[in-house]
Amino acid sequence: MTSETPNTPTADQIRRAPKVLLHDHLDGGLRPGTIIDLARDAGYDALPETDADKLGIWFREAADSGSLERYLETFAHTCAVMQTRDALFRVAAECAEDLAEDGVVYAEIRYAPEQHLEQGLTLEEVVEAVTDGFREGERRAKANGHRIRVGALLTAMRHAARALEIAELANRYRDNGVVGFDIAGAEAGFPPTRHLDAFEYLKRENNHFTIHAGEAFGLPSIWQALQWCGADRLGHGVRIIDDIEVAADGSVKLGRLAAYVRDKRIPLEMCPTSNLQTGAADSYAAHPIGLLRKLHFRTTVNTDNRLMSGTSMSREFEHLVEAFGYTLDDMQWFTVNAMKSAFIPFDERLAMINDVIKPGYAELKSEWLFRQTVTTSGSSSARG
Ligand SMILES: O=c1[nH]cnc2c1ncn2[C@H]1C[C@H](O)[C@@H](CO)O1
Ligand SMILES: [Zn+2]
Repeated sequence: MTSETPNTPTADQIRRAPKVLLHDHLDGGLRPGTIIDLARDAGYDALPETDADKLGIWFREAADSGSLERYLETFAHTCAVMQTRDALFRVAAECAEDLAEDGVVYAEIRYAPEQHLEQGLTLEEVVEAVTDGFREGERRAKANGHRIRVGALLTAMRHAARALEIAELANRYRDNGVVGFDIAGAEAGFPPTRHLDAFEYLKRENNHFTIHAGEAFGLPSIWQALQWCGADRLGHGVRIIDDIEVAADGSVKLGRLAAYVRDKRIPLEMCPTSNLQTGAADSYAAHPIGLLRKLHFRTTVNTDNRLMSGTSMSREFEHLVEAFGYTLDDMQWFTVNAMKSAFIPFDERLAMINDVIKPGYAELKSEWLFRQTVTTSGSSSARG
């Protein structure tokens, strides 16, 4: 027998495994080389580095400050080079290509249209450029043998006052590439209830939204997002851990809010590396995702900002496999959770689960069984 844990995925299997991404910012996932090209085209001379490798390192280090506010300052550079149709199209196409290359089969990518108006684009032109870019990226991925579907979430910035306008925009483009709405930006001092009109509007329209909550601020933020605003999902939501008590004997007691989140199957869009950088968690092993998965919260794994966190879906899973000993079964569980929580229609989610995710994992698990058989028969013939 080998000492291999059943179904422990190799790095290559993690990459090939079908993955679903619900929380990833378009302006947080650019290729460093693309930022440099776009800055040159735009005459933007404030980049801190002009070499792609060094620029990638700069973003990771600058975002590694332990504070969400400092983390967010780095987006000034990416947004600065995403102000034309061509730039938005290129960034969106490359985003879809990069995710597909990493084994992501379904992604909801968010961005704030209001941050891309500096050179005269209208909100509509921004949305159309990004959507066209996603379609192009899907086509290129297909030509390279990968299958991916990308939907957009339109984000409103919580410190600004355009949430209703952006919610209306999301509703207008709903059958045209946009699958939902979000609010993002600094959390402390900017409660989601500031944007209640936007959420109420979306509810009247039977539309979907997620809210960044419980990242830099605790339970009150999660409670407002759910019980005042009616969020369908929580962006991060890590601080729900503050409402869970684990006694010395290992018994667990959920507070009212944590119980509500679990009972109602509220999806938690967890982003481990991002949380380490902003100080929302101390290490992968200490990240609340371990306990939340054990307690069967509707937990999902996400990247948040691949550039600032130097990460990918595969890397997030590699960290979790190392920290918690997760198997292919755990990966499948997170992936099915994410697909169930997506904002596309139920029948389409089900088709992705049955036709893409389950067969993908079955194939990977059969590789593991095959390895076991070969190893076992090899060792028994040696004995025999
Ligand atoms: O993790 C985050 N929390 C709050 N806001 C965030 C996070 N990551 C990115 N953002 C902000 C900065 C981006 O410019 C904006 C839209 O994608 O969303
Ligand atoms: Zn985020």
